[in-house]
Amino acid sequence: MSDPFVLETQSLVKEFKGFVAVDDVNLKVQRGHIHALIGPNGAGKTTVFNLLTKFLIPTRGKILFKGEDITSMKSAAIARKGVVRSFQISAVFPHMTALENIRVALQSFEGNSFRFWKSGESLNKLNERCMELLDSVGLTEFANTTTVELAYGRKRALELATTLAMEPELLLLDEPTQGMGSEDVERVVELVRKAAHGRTVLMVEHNLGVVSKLCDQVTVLAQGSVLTEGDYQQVSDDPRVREVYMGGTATKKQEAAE
Ligand SMILES: Nc1ncnc2c1ncn2[C@@H]1O[C@H](COP(=O)(O)OP(=O)(O)OP(=O)(O)O)[C@@H](O)[C@H]1O
Repeated sequence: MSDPFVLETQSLVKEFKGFVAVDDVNLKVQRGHIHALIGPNGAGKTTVFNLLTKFLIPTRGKILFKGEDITSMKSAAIARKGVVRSFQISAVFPHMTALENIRVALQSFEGNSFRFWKSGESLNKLNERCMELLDSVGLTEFANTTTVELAYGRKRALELATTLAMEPELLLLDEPTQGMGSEDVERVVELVRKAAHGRTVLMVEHNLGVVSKLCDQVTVLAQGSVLTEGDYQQVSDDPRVREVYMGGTATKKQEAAE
């Protein structure tokens, strides 16, 4: 039987000039799950994400994807393996249409295959795939709209579609509902649920309502370490989680380091 864990970190540590931002984190993300990484400000969530996508190099520890040690691989290499990050990093070109943005994403994913796409049949296939991706995020009717004219929530949906063009097996979502009103939040919840079909999602999310609706498993980080894990009900019932969310303890370690 294949390993149920798509992603695993082993004793992951990141220090910034002696300050321990990520402290011995052992994360296990199960195949097919939507897994949330939550915690108060400064808990280390973004740093963990940056380690996973190789924007940062770990001080110690290992990152495994489907059992393979990817700790020393570069971002592009792990994206080709199927670990792709979306949101927060704007991946869309504002003066292209939605369709053109998807086409660029597909062509860059296919690598150096511009010539391949030039044959009539391939171009049709490419356009079909673009429309499928736009449809999957509810943007069919905006195919020919310039991206800059799209409302914020729709821009985020387009970003997600450009990410899905890379056929991620593990989709990393960085605060997908950040800066959104409640209507857009509901739309993103549905989008993420749909995008999660047939793949695994790890997301950093501040909106606990979103986490409760979407996520199968929740890891709570505090002061760089895993405080607890479980389903939403389990972690939200944990008095230690309530304590760190109410404040007070999140900055102790940093104060001690200063
Ligand atoms: N490049 C850096 N240099 C020094 N310290 C850093 C750096 N990046 C992050 N930190 C520190 O590491 C800790 C964890 O930060 P991180 O951004 O990962 O937390 P977070 O849980 O994502 O917080 P937030 O919810 O506010 O985004 C913080 O105390 C932060 O100040």
